[in-house]
Amino acid sequence: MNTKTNGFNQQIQLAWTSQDSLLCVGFDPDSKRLPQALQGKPDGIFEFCREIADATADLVCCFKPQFAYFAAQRAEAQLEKLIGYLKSTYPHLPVILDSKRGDIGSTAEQYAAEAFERYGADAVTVNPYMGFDSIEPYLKHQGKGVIILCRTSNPGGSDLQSLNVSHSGEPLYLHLARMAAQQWNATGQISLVVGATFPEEIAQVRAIVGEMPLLIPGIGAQGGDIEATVQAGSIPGKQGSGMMINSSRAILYASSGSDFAQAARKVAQVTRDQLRAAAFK
Ligand SMILES: O=C(O)c1cc(=O)[nH]c(=O)n1[C@@H]1O[C@H](COP(=O)(O)O)[C@@H](O)[C@H]1O
Repeated sequence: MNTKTNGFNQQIQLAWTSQDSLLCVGFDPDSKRLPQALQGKPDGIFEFCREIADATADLVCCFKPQFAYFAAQRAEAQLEKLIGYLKSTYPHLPVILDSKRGDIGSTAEQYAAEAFERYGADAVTVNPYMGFDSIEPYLKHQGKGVIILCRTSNPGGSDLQSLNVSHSGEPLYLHLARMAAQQWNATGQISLVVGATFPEEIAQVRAIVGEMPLLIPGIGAQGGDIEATVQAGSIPGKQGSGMMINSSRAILYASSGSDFAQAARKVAQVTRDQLRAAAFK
């Protein structure tokens, strides 16, 4: 693997150091759960996310807006505005666009342009089911991060990801981790998604991928164990390193009242501190 630092990889390493935080705050703005004063307001989704970002920016290593929550509400312009705001106000914090794209090369080129050129994201989540030629177009955007689903946090993730691959006998998610680390990552742009709800699997993936960054959703609303996650996902010999650990709903909807941003900050701070404490266990 080419270990030379690149855009996203370097940004996240710097953010881990300067912020001393493993926490990624996810923006999953559900219109039905916004505080009343923002519901139906023309820029209400943007305002909601901006206030949460301002209240938590000193506590996180990165932000992760979820594409579907914006698109379903015809709020792509607000997503664009949000990422623009985050990049100009917090240039030291990478922004991951979570759109879980995956398609043939020519279409993937358009999805890559969407994520990196239209929205200006630093990294994007990608579904690897269609293979390497569906991932290559993202890698052509030098320095941008490509975060591939490996062992997802949802219960049904095991339906396919845990099936044994016949020629190696290992489960598909480990086969994928090996391919991603050893064959696909010549440019050093790749990271993997592993769910906090499956710490044993996180540890198996970590053992294969060395120092590759891991995006780990599943704490908070999905109930993943913080301590077990940090133990499993850390780079060997560097406890509390190499992870972007995402929480969305538990932080966004800590309060449905006008104090939503302060309440989000409180939960984010407790979560950041629990992640820090787990690194010293
Ligand atoms: O790629 C992701 O971000 C992702 C992968 C995965 O395996 N599980 C998972 O929950 N996610 C995303 O992470 C976020 C989790 O949200 P909360 O469960 O509210 O913390 C959502 O935006 C999911 O779409």
